[in-house]
Amino acid sequence: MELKNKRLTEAEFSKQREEVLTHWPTGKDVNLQEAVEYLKKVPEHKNFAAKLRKANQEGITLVQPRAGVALVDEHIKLLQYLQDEGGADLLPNTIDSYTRQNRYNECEVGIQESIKENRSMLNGFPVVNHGVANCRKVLEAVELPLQARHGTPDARLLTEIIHAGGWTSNEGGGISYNIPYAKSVSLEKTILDWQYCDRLTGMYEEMGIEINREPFGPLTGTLVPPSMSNVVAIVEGLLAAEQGVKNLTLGYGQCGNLVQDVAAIRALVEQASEYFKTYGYNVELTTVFHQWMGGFPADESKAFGVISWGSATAALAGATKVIVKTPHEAIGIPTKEANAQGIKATKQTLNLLKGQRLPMSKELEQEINLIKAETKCIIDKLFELGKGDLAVGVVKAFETGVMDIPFAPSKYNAGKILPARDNNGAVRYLEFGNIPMSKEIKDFNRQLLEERAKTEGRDVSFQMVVDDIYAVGKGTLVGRPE
Ligand SMILES: CC[C@H]1O[C@@H](n2cnc3c(N)ncnc32)[C@H](O)[C@@H]1O
Repeated sequence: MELKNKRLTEAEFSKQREEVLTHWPTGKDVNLQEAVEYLKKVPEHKNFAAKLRKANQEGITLVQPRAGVALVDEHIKLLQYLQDEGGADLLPNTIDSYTRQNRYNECEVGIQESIKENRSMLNGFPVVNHGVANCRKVLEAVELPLQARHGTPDARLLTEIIHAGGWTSNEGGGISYNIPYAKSVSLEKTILDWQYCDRLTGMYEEMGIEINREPFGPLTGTLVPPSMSNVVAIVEGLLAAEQGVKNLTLGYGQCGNLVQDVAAIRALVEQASEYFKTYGYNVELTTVFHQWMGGFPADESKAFGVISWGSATAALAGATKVIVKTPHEAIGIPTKEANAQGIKATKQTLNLLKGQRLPMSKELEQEINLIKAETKCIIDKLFELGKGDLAVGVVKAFETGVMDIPFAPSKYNAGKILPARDNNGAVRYLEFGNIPMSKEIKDFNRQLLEERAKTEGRDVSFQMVVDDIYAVGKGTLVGRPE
């Protein structure tokens, strides 16, 4: 199918759908009309879009963990624990790595092994293998809205099953679930596949069912400059809106400097709203702030320091939702107790800061304007490369390095960009590669890095990047020379 940023026709969608539903036997249980009838009976307090809307209106920040295990009953117990003991406001279903690669046969093996070993032998919930009825079983066992959180380049069957199963939010996108998650899946393919997922979402909307979509904000979670992250969020939002998505949560991964992180969220909302208005999309916009996605300290008390700082920043930024880390982050998948601890520490901090926002200042305004200007440089180029077509522009932008995500595994990513922190810990561009920024912006980024170099008595160098990558795990924000 030719790549274009155009709403899929019914014929184009149905033709694909016939084949998608055969990718695994559980696809045959998906019946759109029956699913709509089921979804109409899902109470409002379990609809993801409705809960986000209420939080946005009340100006509160909702708390959501990540969580997923192999077997249905164990997964239900886990989610009930995070709901009742942790106090989560929204619940995830973190999907396992095999499902993310459409390797459903290996999921079957993992499910059988988990039964045999009486513990989860998969690193998430194998939703395609479990199918629609089990998704509904999970939804009916909790009192909160459910979302699928994953990293799936081809999420077409997954999306069919989760929504028929009553889950009313789906994370991901054709860029954000490819470049940071896959090595050699073409961007053209994943943008086409996610147009399918977004078209299905749009069809549910047209049948009266609200479904929330959330592009994956943090990307590689490793010193991603806010403007590059905002470009991906805005572009995936625009691509989704073209397919009929009406309820969008755009996201961002904490970098660590308070003014920059608050500015990133403010710039994201303002600039995304401007683009949706310009292109005539009437979408409801909320934001999600991901607590630090980089290396964590192994010491659990120190980990709580990082978690609380992310919570405070989310509150002061006025984010609609915050994604929680746990004191087991440095080790791996958390126990349910550690996961609940992360939620409780987050909620405590949010409650202490309830109603507070970082006030406008010269520094905050300057950072908002800088992020918007950098973002505009890149998006303008996208439309130029695509000769007006955003989808084509994205593919060409990665081919030419106009879009470039630091430390991404994808062979379609140029990898010429290099980020490093300035003297206050804000993430700046050390190397721009082929990213089209104005001379003024390039000079300003360089000047800020030179200020750090002067303070540290060393040259601006790749060593700063390395030091910054290890810094938070070692207890600081800026990787100062030892
Ligand atoms: C995006 C990466 C984040 O997702 C977390 N994660 C991945 N799989 C699971 C899982 N199955 N349960 C809880 N947390 C998980 C991981 O610890 C890391 O914080």
